[in-house]
Amino acid sequence: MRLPGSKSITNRALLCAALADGESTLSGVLFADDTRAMLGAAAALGAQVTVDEAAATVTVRGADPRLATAPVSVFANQSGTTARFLLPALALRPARGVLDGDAQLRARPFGPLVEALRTLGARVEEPAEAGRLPLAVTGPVHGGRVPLPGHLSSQFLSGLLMAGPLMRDGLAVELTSPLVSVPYVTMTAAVMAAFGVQADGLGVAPSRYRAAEYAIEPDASAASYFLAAAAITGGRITVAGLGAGSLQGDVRFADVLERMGARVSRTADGITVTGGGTLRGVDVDMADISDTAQTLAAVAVHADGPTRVRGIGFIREKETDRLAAVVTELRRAGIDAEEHADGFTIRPGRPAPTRFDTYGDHRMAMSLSLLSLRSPGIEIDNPRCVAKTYPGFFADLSRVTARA
Ligand SMILES: O=C(O)C1=C[C@@H](OP(=O)(O)O)[C@@H](O)[C@H](O)C1
Ligand SMILES: C=C(OP(=O)(O)O)C(=O)O
Repeated sequence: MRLPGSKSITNRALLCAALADGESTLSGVLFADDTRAMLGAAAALGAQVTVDEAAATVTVRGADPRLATAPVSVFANQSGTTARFLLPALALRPARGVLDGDAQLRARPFGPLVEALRTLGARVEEPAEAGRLPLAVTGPVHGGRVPLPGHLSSQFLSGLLMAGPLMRDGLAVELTSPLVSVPYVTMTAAVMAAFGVQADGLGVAPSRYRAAEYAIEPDASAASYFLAAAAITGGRITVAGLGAGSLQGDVRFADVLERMGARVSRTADGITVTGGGTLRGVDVDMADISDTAQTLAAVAVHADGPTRVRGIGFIREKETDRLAAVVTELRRAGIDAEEHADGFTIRPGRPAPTRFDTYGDHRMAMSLSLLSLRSPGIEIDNPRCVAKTYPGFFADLSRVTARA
């Protein structure tokens, strides 16, 4: 199968194109709540955006935010990437920009970004709670050196880096704690390079983005559900468009399935997973690929021994506390699951018929639905929350599994 475009790459490419000189064309664009939020943000930055959803393309004529004069207001809905990438871009504008989101995003942390933007010269108002949305930012930031913690989210660093070339003094970030989700920062530098700006993972010199024709890869985090489905059912699936050169760290979820005993083959264009035989439990650090931790929890239920996941304490600050959520829900189905400060342990078992709560988290819905492939009576409450990144998920899952 070919999955919809990567959320993470779509939202980076939309922002770089919105800040670029000239007209860019993006293909393979994801259309989901998170990328619609970024489409709105690009327009608020002054870009002219033309959408062809049927063709999965967007053309963007960029604008220089440093020339802005009018106040703007942006609603990021539930999208962490939109909000964390946009705030530094709003801080390039010598006018006031207000950023808000829905209740789920209002509960997520922004403090490190607020502090960093103040250090870089912006005025940031926190009308509600310190370090939470809504926030109002007035620039322009001058740039320069800035300390930043890395242990909560890599999105703060990615957002600062993307705005960095338009800062007078460029940007040099000094991490004050170890960085999580590292492959996403590598991805940021790669997308910036495609739009003509060279950045390393911590800094960038003053320069301008150039318009580009840019093809977006399919979403590797979304692919994890289908690769897992093959492992769980003993079936086989090929996900196209995710070859060895993928910009997405989450393609490495296939390595974890391989360690568990699934057969994995990789070509220049895709990944094939063939299940069958016994799945072994694993002990794995997922700090680089944490969006696939809940997927792994669903696979772990079907293994022959315990699975221990480490390194992901920070996923308590995502759409919900994902460690508590996945452990609570699996226990409700009678599975032996244990929460740790930095992850969880899942012991194999037979899930009882259960209506799962998703806590409004798209990845809870998509991951727990995999249990239905081997067990009857699995129901997902509020399934529409998948629209955050993958509106067609349930249709695609039933299409693929019906073929088996
Ligand atoms: O930069 C990105 O595109 C993302 C980074 C990760 O977040 P954190 O850096 O907060 O872990 C990931 O969970 C999110 O889905 C997308
Ligand atoms: C954490 C996620 O999204 P974001 O941080 O971009 O809202 C996700 O998609 O799992």
